[in-house]
Amino acid sequence: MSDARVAAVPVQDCDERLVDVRRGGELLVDAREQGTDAVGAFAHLREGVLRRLLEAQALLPDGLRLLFVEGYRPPALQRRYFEGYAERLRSVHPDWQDGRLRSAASRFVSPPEIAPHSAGAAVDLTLADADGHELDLGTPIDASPEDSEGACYTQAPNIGDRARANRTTLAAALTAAGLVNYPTEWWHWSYGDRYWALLTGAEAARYGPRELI
Ligand SMILES: C[C@@H](N)C(=O)N[C@H](C)C(=O)O
Ligand SMILES: [Zn+2]
Repeated sequence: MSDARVAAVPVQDCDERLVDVRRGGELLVDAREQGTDAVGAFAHLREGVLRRLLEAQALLPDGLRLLFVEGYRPPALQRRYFEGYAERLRSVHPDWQDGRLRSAASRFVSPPEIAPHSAGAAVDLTLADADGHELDLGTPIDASPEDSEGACYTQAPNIGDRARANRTTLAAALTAAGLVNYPTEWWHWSYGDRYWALLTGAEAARYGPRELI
């Protein structure tokens, strides 16, 4: 997300609604974000993104399901995450100037003005078995590059064979349904945002950041 080409992608917002993914009951929704989110913002996605997630789920091998963890993120929360991570980097690298800090922080957390989660276009998710138990994908969701020694990178070599196979299974289904992965984070997938447009060659993003209501 630190690449200037992402911010340069224009947005032609198609104004699709943000919908609550819990409503249809087809997706398994993890409760870890719920505690801090009274209105359930985290469980929202643009309609077209949810439709593609359900397509992806149908493509998984028998007995596997998607486990949805976080979708929409209000711009103010995105800003808190971004500034918090930049501060963490500043404490480790007190010699870095603001521009370098911003660029380094943007690799793991999007700047609010281009954030795909704040557009309802990105989802953090993993795989679960038929009983709803989370599978091993090599790191916890949201493990930073510093905390995981880089194992959060989708193609990281320092994970086990089972985790690698699970990442491949997840990627095959989501890619076939039209989503793209942010390679710094194996769990982060999106459709219709600026990053998606850059990767797919679309002329514009379909979804830009907005408030929930
Ligand atoms: C904070 C991290 N889980 C995340 O969501 N990163 C992506 C790149 C984002 O902020 O859009
Ligand atoms: Zn994400």
